[in-house]
Amino acid sequence: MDTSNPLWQTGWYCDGQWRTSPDSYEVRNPASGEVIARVARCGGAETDEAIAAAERALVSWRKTTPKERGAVLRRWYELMMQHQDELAELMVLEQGKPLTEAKGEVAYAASFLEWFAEEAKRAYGETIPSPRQENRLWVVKEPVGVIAAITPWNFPFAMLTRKVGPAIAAGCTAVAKASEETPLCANALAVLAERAGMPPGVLNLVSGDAPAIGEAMMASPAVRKLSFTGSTRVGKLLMARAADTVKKLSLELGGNAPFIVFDDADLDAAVAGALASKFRNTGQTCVCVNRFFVQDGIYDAFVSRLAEAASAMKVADGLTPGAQQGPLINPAALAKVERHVADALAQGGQLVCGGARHELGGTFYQPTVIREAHEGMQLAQEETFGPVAACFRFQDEAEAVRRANATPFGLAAYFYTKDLNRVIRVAEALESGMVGVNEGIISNEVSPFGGVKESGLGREGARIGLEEFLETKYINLGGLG
Ligand SMILES: NC(=O)c1ccc[n+]([C@@H]2O[C@H](COP(=O)([O-])OP(=O)(O)OC[C@H]3O[C@@H](n4cnc5c(N)ncnc54)[C@H](O)[C@@H]3O)[C@@H](O)[C@H]2O)c1
Ligand SMILES: O=C[C@H](O)CS(=O)(=O)O
Repeated sequence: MDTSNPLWQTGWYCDGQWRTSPDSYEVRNPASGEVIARVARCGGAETDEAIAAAERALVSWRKTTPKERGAVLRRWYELMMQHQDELAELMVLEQGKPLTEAKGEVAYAASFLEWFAEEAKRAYGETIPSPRQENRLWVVKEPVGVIAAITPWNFPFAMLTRKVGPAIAAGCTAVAKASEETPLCANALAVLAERAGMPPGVLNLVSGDAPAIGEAMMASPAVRKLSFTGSTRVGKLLMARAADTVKKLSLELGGNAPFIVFDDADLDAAVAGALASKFRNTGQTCVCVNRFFVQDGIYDAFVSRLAEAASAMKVADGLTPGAQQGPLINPAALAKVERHVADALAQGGQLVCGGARHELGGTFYQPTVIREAHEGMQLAQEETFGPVAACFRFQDEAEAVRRANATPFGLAAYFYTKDLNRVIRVAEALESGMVGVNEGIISNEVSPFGGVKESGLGREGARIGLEEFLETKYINLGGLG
């Protein structure tokens, strides 16, 4: 690790200062297993300090104008893009994704700052025609206050900017906890935020003892909102704890995306979309396909083409030129993938390609395609979060939609067809917050990202993403002559 680079900070960030801690934890390169840094391990005490700093900063930050806040976010965006290459390299070392994907994520993460630098100016209120002549009624939007943000490891820049961008645009201040797998990426963002003119205390970063940090965030009445991205399991824990102080919630949770291929689909487009959606970040995204439903008439052709494309992908360390699949984040992730594959094959699934650890060793796994999958398999009910494409057969549209909807999740769904009437029918029938039609990559900063059922609450990005950090205040002025 290039410790001379000021972007590489191993402390925790509070009130505009980089702080050390008596305790620290290891951050490892998932491709090699090597320790790349030891990072300050925070707990409840550090979190309470960070919350107090955010409270102090809120007093002045909420009084700034949207234009002033937007200018800081715009500079932060520009600095991210100026440092795109070194931020991407940091991400590859810490999270493992291929360099091309990492560069893409830096731009994607920065786009939320660019977007909310503008949206900051559009927190519009309204006037209401009064039913009484002596009164005037109006509505204003105000910042929620101090917010807590907790983010996962798989998109260490984008999941953070997708939260703190709108929060800071709205006039809130934030205490953010990155995943203990990827704290260095979050710290690098704070370095650039400071250079962009972010005042002390507006953004504070802690990481380390996740349960203790979470408890301090949830217990504090000063924290008026939690924005969490991660597993449904942890999201439910935090949702319950938020009840004590009635915190607002945004929850971006787990998925189990169906990908339906109808007989009339454009096969080339469906295979390309399947590859992009399934194997992005080595299958470690919340919107990755988890279940391929393929109509009988196109099943053999689709499975064969998908396996051919998956087998051809280059598995390598993310810094290797041409790398297309990196390592899984840690040994536990590898174990889950192996468990899902073993269970599927034991229950009648047939291996078409992959199905074993990659010769590179460590947490590298072969891109895998399994045919004749069915709903009795673990990979049908759980999010595999790895490079495994399970292909299920179906006969007709109603069956495909019923089976696609038959999980507790509803984050993303995809389907391929040329039939326009079917596009409307199926898009409206799928229980999902987001639907890709003849498209496998649907995420961007201008569209509302989020799920239904146990995939979450609220939306991120888009116009609506700012609303998540605003309160609505109604004012009634009476006694007018
Ligand atoms: N919907 C989305 O936008 C989205 C995006 C990315 C990932 N995810 C989901 O996240 C999961 C993978 O990420 P992960 O492994 O980091 O998830 P995770 O739930 O294990 O961890 C997410 C975050 O929560 C923290 N955490 C864990 N236990 C905690 C506790 N008791 N109190 C406070 N914080 C706690 C972790 O340290 C991490 O920062 C997958 O299920 C994926 O689908 C969803
Ligand atoms: O994994 C979750 C991310 O939200 C994926 S995306 O890049 O936003 O699609």
